[in-house]
Amino acid sequence: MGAIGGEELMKWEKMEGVSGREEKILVLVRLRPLSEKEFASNEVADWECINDTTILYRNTLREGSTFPNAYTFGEEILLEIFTLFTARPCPCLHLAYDVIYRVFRGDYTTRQVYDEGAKAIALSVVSGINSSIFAYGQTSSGKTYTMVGITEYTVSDIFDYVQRHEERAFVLKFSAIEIYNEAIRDLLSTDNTPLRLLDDPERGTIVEKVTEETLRDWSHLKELLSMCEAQRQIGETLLNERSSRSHQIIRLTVESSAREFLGKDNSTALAASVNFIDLAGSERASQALSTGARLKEGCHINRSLLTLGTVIRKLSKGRHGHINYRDSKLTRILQPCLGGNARTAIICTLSPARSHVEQTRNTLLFACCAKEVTTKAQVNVVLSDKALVKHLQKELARLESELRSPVPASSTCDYAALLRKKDLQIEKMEKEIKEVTKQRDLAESRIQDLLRMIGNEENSRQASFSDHKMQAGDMWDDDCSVSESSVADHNYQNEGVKRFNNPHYYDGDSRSNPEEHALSDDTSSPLSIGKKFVRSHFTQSQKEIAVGTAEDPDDYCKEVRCIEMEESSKNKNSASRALRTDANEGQLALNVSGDGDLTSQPMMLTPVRGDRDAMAAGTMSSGSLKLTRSWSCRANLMTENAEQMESTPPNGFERDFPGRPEGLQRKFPLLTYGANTTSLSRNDSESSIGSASMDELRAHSTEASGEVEITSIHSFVAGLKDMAKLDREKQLVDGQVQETGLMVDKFGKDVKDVGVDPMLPGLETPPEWPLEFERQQRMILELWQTCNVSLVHRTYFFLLFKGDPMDSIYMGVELRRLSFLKETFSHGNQTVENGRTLTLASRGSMKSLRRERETLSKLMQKRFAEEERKRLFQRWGIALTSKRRRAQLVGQLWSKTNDMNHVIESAAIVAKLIRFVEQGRALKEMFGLSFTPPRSTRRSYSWKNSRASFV
Ligand SMILES: Nc1ncnc2c1ncn2[C@@H]1O[C@H](COP(=O)(O)OP(=O)(O)OP(=O)(O)O)[C@@H](O)[C@H]1O
Repeated sequence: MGAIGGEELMKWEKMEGVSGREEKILVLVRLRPLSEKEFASNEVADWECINDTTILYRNTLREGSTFPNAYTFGEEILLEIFTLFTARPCPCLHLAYDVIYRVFRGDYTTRQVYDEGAKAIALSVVSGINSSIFAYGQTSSGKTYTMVGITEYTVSDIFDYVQRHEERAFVLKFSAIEIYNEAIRDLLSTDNTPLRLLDDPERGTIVEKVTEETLRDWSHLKELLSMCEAQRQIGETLLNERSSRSHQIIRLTVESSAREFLGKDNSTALAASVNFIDLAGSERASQALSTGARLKEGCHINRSLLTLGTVIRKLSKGRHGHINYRDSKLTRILQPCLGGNARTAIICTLSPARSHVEQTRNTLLFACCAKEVTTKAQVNVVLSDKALVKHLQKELARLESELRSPVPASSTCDYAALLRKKDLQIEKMEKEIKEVTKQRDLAESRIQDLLRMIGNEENSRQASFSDHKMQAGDMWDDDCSVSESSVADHNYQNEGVKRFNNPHYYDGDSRSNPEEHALSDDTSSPLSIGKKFVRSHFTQSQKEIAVGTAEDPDDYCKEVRCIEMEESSKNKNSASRALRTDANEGQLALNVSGDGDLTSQPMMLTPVRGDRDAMAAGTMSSGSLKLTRSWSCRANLMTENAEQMESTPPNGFERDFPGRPEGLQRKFPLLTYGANTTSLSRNDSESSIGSASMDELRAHSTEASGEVEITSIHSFVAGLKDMAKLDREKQLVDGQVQETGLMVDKFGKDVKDVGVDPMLPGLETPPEWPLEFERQQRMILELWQTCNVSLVHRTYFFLLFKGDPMDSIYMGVELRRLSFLKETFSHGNQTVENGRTLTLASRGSMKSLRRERETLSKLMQKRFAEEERKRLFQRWGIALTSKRRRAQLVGQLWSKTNDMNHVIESAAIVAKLIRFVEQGRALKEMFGLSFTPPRSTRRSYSWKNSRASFV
């Protein structure tokens, strides 16, 4: 097993014998001997195993029964089940082909049951394949007796395996739960509080906060097993003195990676779990003579076993229609073992006693159905980002070179076949790339939602912003973009692990100390880093829930899944992609077709860092995959509407500029975005700006159709860039700047095209920039107010420019144009626009601002829930009884230029109203832009505090 990164992965992929292929559940039947108690009550043993595959019912008194009397398991021929005397075939059992089943007599030991049956399945776990061993049968038939042995033999063999494979570092984690009366309890904890089930989009159904212990050695295992035994619900019934009253699931997770590559970028790990499931036994109340608590337990047990039986029966007929996994906690948790990514063995235990014949038949019927159920186990490989990228690149390069190599003319057929094969392989590669992207998107989406939960919680608890330094971009509640790239990338890059095919049934709240790990010299779990992030966020959100939110995490997780499914389906570009690789650059390039605007533009699959500073500094980490569109495409799109003019100069970029030289009388574009607005439908559900749709970014004016208009971020950025470009031209003419070498602005365009702030020549960022930025920001805030600049413009600008060194370009331009405006107007000068005279107080600009406020006021009704609005009104000192409350609030926005808290909060409110985040996300998805604020360059802005209660 000790191989390396990509090669190792390929080797595992080739393990087709066990991986990714459907295989039937292995069903074993174990008949126990009559118990002493049964002997004492003169019970007769009616069942007999006549060979290793057939069990026979020998009760001649039942002659003529319509039930089958012989049950054969495991012959590689079509089985014909017949009653002993009537030789009547049993149709329900006709399909038992090609499977290896065993029937174990009463004198067989558990060791034999393990060695000859369960072992092969259970030990798959060390190869990264999930496995499960069940014991199913009526009460007192020997399930616990069997599973105790199976569990110990398996773990013992795993220990042995670990010892024999010193080249790999192993980590074994142990956890145990029981489902008692439909409540889940942690068997390693004395806390009886029921645990909750969560539907995790990545890992499937998980048990919240379950304890996970890193297994040290044999005595530790025994200790944990006795703890489980002591904690498990046991009760005395007539049929069993120590009857298990709950379903027990013991889970051992095995993670391993080659020591040679531990901690390296190209490391890979295997991670899988083996589940030992000791079900509670079905029982007849009449037989068990149970009353009271026992009766209640029996009802729960029977009900959940009935659901299990139904699920198995449906699965045995093929996976058609709805499978009712969700009808019981047991089937929810066991879903992956029943038809999912796991190898499964079910040991059906039987009592030979005549009095239990019906139950025994039911168990055999269950066994017959179960052996038709197929699962599809896969090797669960966890790759570091780098290993994954390398592997994909290598594979692509290989495919390309194969395609390029000349094919002899004589073998046209071979060539066609080869092409088909290669096409398939390319398709596979594309799927993998999509999968990687999807995983990133899922992580981002989940993090956003988690932060939203946290944000909501904080909003309700915090009364004020305590740190005005935080930028509003960090603080909106339900769309918290701060997480979008920085946090998610942190997950994928710094922590550097990706998961594949690795559903975990429950989430370990690990108490394990890695240093205690006696099985590995290397104390770090191959997976611990990857899990840590997600877990810590879940834990945090859970804590938040515990503090007081009424939100149900079940619903929450469902919601996440919905969002993600919706988003991923929306975001999937159906365009076909031809892949090419640039091995030198370490980049994958995709030509996207099918989108009219983007057809000829290369889309680069490049390693990027979520950190904007790193991007600005040009330091690209190879830590994660991220689709970014090359700027050549972006530039076209950005500038296509850049020159649209409007008549409200103060709200946008004014059209003239001081000292414009002859020959450069081109007007500055305005940011009024007439024909290039984002349409915000009155029906919120219609305006899903979050998807990367060109149409949405280019939505036309819809005022006529009763919809409101808001400047799109697309228009804003386009106008901004054009403005900067003209500013640059002007400065060049004025001789204020000299042509410099290549420099890239924050939107990725060469500086020659966009202009350089004279304060920031060349690529150097002065060390005093943070201070300078704040000074300029204050001035701009003042000037916006003085010049009646659009609130939407202020919001976009404020949220986009937060102190990044590259912001200096735009800060400078904005400052110059506003200063010019103010100066012009304050000297009583006027600027003439389309025959209209504009002044600072001109009706044009005021009217425009008023209209904008009206629009925003209307949007308040839509974007904020009633409760949120109430909180806002109170916070902004507006009486809940006063009229036109929304207008009053919007009227106050951006009015206190000296109060940074006020500014931040204003920006956050407007951002929510205009759906800044969704627009940003759409733009980002198209162009690879990041609108998240830098995390570390600015002086400690406490974003958490600032996320406070604006809703
Ligand atoms: N194969 C076997 N050989 C000898 N004794 C057995 C065997 N299987 C079970 N027994 C004995 O039968 C009794 C009942 O077994 P066990 O408790 O394992 O049943 P169970 O199916 O788990 O019952 P429940 O569902 O009520 O918990 C125990 O005393 C056990 O020792």
